[in-house]
Amino acid sequence: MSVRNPVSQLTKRACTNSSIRCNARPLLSSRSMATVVPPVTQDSTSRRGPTAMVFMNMGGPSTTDEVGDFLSRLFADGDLIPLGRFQNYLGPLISKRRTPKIQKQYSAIGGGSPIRKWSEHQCSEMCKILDHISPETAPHKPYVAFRYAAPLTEDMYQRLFDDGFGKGRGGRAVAFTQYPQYSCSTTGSSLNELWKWRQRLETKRAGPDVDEAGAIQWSVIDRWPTHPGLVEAFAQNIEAKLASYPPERRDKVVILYSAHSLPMDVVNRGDPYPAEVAATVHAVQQRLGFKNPHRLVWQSQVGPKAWLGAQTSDTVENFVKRGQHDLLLVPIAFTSDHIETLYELDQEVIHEAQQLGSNGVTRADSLNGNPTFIQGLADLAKAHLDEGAVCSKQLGLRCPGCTSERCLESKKFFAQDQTLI
Ligand SMILES: C=CC1=C(C)c2cc3[nH]c(cc4nc(cc5[nH]c(cc1n2)c(C)c5CCC(=O)O)C(CCC(=O)O)=C4C)c(C)c3C=C
Ligand code: FES
Ligand SMILES: [Fe+2]
Repeated sequence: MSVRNPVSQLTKRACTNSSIRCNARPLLSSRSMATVVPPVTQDSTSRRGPTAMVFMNMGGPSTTDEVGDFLSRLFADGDLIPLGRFQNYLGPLISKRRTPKIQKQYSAIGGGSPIRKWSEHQCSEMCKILDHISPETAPHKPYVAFRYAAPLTEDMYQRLFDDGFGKGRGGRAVAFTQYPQYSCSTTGSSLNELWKWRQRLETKRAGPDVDEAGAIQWSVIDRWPTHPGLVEAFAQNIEAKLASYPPERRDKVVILYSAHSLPMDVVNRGDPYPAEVAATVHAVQQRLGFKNPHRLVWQSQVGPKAWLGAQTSDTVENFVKRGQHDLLLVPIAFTSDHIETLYELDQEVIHEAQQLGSNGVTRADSLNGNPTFIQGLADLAKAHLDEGAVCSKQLGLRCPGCTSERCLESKKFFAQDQTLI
């Protein structure tokens, strides 16, 4: 279920029953009451395009020299690591102390995170497919907005303006989270950042007299934990890895779905992420016919707080010690490789299992450039564009324990006040 986008609804209605090419434009935005007509160099065959498709994710340092800046942005983020009034003091201190250790990890995986390469590839390939399957919203223009590394949200916004969005009558942009499962510390943080820059840049451009005329019309794909394309892509990668085990051992391999953990205070605040990760795991297991036993385990705890468990590394150690040597690790909460897969799983967890005498611990490939996955992204985006939703129903519901003004204001904007609780 999702919250309808009044803009697309108007467009859709205007276009219904028309055999001639429909140039009808959305009429009114509930947010700005400004006329909303896509601006810029419009392709002659398109009706509602161009459409900006913005992939949001955390990002990672492309080189070891970028690790310091990456960590300092990460520890400055109160939505991810809330340090209250000590944020500006403790954040830089912790990130500086942590930099050499994390630099070594990025060196060990080839000198940087591949997330930018994969995000740009996934987004531009998805846009090419969308141009075919959704000509009425074409051309689809690919953008990436990272939370802690280049290209940052403000860089993406500048590119939008350079490409003509935000001029004339605004244009349409879709903020598409690349975290399949929603957490307030990940997608929530990216949306809060997008809302912040939107306030700063678009309001300033529009000016006090013009109000919000020219504002970009944003809609959000905020979660997709059980999308069939995602589930199918995971299942195919798991089947490919299971095929590497001898047939007599294959069905006894324990599948360990591994997701980045959350601090228990975030879980107890009512964050949706653990339930949504579990939903992905169940859907993938269902697609696989429950042929193998499985568990959902949690990795990458940072700092001294209590985090959601069982921990991936402890689980592997315990199972191997109990004689269960065949374990298939599946990174289930991230769509491309990063230090958690390439370093923590491949170089730490699997190496430790080998030290304990097991050569049966393997890892399923990350989704990266998987064509099934990219087709799934396009199908999901097309459904969103067709449906004319501004976001899912879930986005308007704040965590039961949320006390953040930032969450409230950003959700008011993205959910358009419709179901905000
Ligand atoms: C769905 C994925 C992720 C969730 C949920 C998440 C929550 C979360 N993370 C931290 C702290 C850190 N995360 C760090 C790196 C990192 N985190 C994720 C994903 C999720 N984090 C990824 C993919 C990465 C690596 C990026 C890459 O390699 O490209 C780091 C930095 C590394 C380190 O210092 O260990 C920190 C710190 C918290 C506190 C948190 C939940 C509140
Ligand atoms: S922390 Fe979840 S909505 Fe604010
Ligand atoms: Fe993290």
